[in-house]
Amino acid sequence: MGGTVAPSTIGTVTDTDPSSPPGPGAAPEGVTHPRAIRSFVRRAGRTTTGQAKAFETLGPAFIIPYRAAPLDFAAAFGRDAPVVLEIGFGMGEATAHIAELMPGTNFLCCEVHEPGVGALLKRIGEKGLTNIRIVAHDAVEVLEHMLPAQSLAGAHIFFPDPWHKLRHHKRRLIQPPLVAKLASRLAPGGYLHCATDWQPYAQQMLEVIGAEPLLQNTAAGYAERPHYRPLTKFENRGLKLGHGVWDLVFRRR
Ligand SMILES: C[S@@+](CC[C@H](N)C(=O)[O-])C[C@H]1O[C@@H](n2cnc3c(N)ncnc32)[C@H](O)[C@@H]1O
Repeated sequence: MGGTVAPSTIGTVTDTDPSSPPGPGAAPEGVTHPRAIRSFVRRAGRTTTGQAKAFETLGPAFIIPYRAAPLDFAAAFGRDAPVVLEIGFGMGEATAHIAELMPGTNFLCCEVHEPGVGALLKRIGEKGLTNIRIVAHDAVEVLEHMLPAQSLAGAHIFFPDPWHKLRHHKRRLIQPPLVAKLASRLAPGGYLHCATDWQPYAQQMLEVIGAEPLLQNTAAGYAERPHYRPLTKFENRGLKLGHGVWDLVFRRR
């Protein structure tokens, strides 16, 4: 695999950063053009031999190419079952664990980091999973163009990039337009589960998701970690250092 990831705006947020160099067709001086803000940067990372092999052998069956058209879930998964979306699965450790735990659910998983896609494919092979499909593309565009309204049983966003610096906060995934879009894709009773280890982002999540009229908090504030979300290596290390982790679980009304 080696496709490039097309940019998108996060909801309706636009960037008018004056430090960005003018490209072809740039606006005249003094006029700002909306520019895509992405919630990710392309990280360098080497795809291992095992991951490359997984791309070759499992990629064709498990990777769904991005298309700006509604996805036929039953055709994509080869069966009719509730679909849970995951945004940003990283190396797929939690994804594979949950998919194994919940064989009756289909997991549609988005990630733009190529070695991560390879790593999840490898886990799919090792565990013999059949209920995962991967879209190696910006989840914001997938949400916008591939997912029909009220089509999802749930959505997982675990440890989204916290974008610590104030000037980068606009890159955070959890912002009102994205949350509204996500809520519109959940079926009534469907859930949104987020987790983060960055407290200021947890507070932002609580405020932003709490203000979305279609969603209702299942807890009085933060939730207990649901049993299906495993403690990953990364999280365990943080917890041992005394860092906190916050889960949020909301349900569509
Ligand atoms: C901090 S990592 C967390 C990974 C994983 N969920 C975990 O718990 O270890 C965030 C991941 O989200 C991915 N990501 C960020 N924005 C994304 C987007 N718009 N679409 C798809 N993946 C995205 C990044 O590439 C990165 O791998």
